[in-house]
Amino acid sequence: MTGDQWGYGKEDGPSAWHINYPVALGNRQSPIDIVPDETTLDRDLGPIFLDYDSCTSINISNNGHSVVVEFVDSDDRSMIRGGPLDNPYRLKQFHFHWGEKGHEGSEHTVAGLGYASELHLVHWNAVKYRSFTDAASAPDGLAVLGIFLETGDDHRWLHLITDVLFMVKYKDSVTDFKGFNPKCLLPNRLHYWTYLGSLTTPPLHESVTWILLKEPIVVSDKQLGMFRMLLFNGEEEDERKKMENNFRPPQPLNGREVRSSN
Ligand SMILES: COc1ccc(N[C@H](NS(N)(=O)=O)Oc2ccccc2)cc1OC
Ligand SMILES: [Zn+2]
Repeated sequence: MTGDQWGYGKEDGPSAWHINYPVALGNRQSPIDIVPDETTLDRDLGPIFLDYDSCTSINISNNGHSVVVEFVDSDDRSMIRGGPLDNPYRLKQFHFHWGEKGHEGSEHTVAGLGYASELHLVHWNAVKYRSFTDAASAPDGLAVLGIFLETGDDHRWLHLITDVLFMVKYKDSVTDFKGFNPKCLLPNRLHYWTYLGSLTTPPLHESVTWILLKEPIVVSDKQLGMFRMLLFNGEEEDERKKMENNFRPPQPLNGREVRSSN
């Protein structure tokens, strides 16, 4: 299995990733189940600040694993700082994980319960590292902001993304996506849990400071259903595989502390 030959199916899914990525069996893997009563309230944990400048989004693409919005990361216009972070981190991309109709689809769970979907905003430490690639394999290289999605009313801004999903139906399709400010996808309150973990997809690098917002955002079943029109496969492939259930199940906590902001 060279390169990107992992997936979420029976043969190439999370239970097989350790064959090509032995770190899958490491001691700081993600996602995890968050048990709120077992987290540590840390009064020294300050608020997080999200300074997202809308003119840094570039494109939206289907990478065969999820739908990804990429950002300019050659300057400090779109940053996350504060909270558990010692440096400001640059926004690189965001993507989603989701389930199949009416079932769970988030990666992290809370007291054993999953949400319908989970949004990940991936940032890297450009103060200490020269590139995303260098940062991605450093223990303090990445910061991923996780936001849970639950179903209910339409989300007033998510249509900006779902309206263009038809353009990136197939793996390796990409289209321009400029002027999008991910601030419109944040919930009202930024209270969070934080712990040290990993990327939840290969290469599964143990380089992520996870910051998970406690308050989910609300999207409609209809909007979430639009994500399921995406396909895992490329246009040239015969087999049509609906993109859904692209989430890794919770991994062993291995004694890690999960801290809670107030
Ligand atoms: C910019 O380069 C990368 C960025 C991110 C990740 N992995 C990321 N891990 S996660 N779920 O912990 O954020 O997962 C996906 C899942 C679907 C789409 C894109 C990312 C991997 C990257 O290069 C290998
Ligand atoms: Zn992710």
